[in-house]
Amino acid sequence: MDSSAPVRFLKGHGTENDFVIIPDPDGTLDPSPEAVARLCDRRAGIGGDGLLRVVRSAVHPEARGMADEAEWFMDYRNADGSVAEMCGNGVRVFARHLQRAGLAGAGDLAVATRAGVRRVHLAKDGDVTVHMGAARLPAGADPSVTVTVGGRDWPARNVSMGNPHAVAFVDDLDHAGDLLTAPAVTPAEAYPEGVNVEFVVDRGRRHVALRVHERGSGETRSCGTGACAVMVAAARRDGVDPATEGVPVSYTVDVPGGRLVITEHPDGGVEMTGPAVIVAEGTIDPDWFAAPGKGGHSNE
Ligand SMILES: N[C@@H](CCC[C@H](N)C(=O)O)C(=O)O
Repeated sequence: MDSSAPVRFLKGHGTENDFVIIPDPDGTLDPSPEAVARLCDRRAGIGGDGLLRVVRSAVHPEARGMADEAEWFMDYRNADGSVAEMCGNGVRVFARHLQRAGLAGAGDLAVATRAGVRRVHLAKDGDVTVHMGAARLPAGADPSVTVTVGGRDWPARNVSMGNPHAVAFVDDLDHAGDLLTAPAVTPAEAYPEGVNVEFVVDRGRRHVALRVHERGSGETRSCGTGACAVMVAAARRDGVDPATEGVPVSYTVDVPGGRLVITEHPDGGVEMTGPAVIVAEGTIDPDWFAAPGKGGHSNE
């Protein structure tokens, strides 16, 4: 990479889960965890809940094996610079960027992620649907972990959507407090890699609302994988399993930043539909990108 060249970025969001997008087709940038945290800083950087690096699968060691199926790899990082397996809102925004940049047409697209290839359907100006794979409930359907926040405990379900979630049904979303600090989840051994925590209330038949504290990002306005985990946990709590009923089941999941519709199919596949928006693009000062404490970023 020419280290004096400005670094291109875009900013986008899906139900207000917001991301810095760095197009890096040849995989030459690979920002350090510290650089990711600076980019995602809302005061000293561009600001975002996470970073989506857009890399050709063929040049990324974690994605090479998926290159025949999916040309592009979503290298997702949390706002603190940590790596995560999957980001549901992120993959919709990633697909919207590819479409907008002329790198993918309207219709169907495959995206490589650390959780495997995800199939995406995007309409030119409409919502984006992602096939998120099957949920895994490692400890079965019953609540198996405990979430503690603000001195209160709630039983929670352990659900994996490629990344780890603890889903707690509560009486009132305000009971979760300010969520500035991460809720404690026990037993800690259930989540050796950390956990995203969702607090959920009912809004009606097959309609719930959530707040989320994300591993590596804090409280966010939405979490796509979290909404999928919540849908499956809510369905099991309600005694609903598409695998036994033989028909797909959909739940509406309200998040602080909007609304997602989640459908679980009889084969276990979970599908998420929601918006994806690109709001800005510009360039980053190459000195600032390369080293802390220098320069600033300038929009084109
Ligand atoms: N906001 C994302 C999830 C991002 C990753 C998560 N913080 C983790 O560490 O697992 C989503 O929309 O799914």
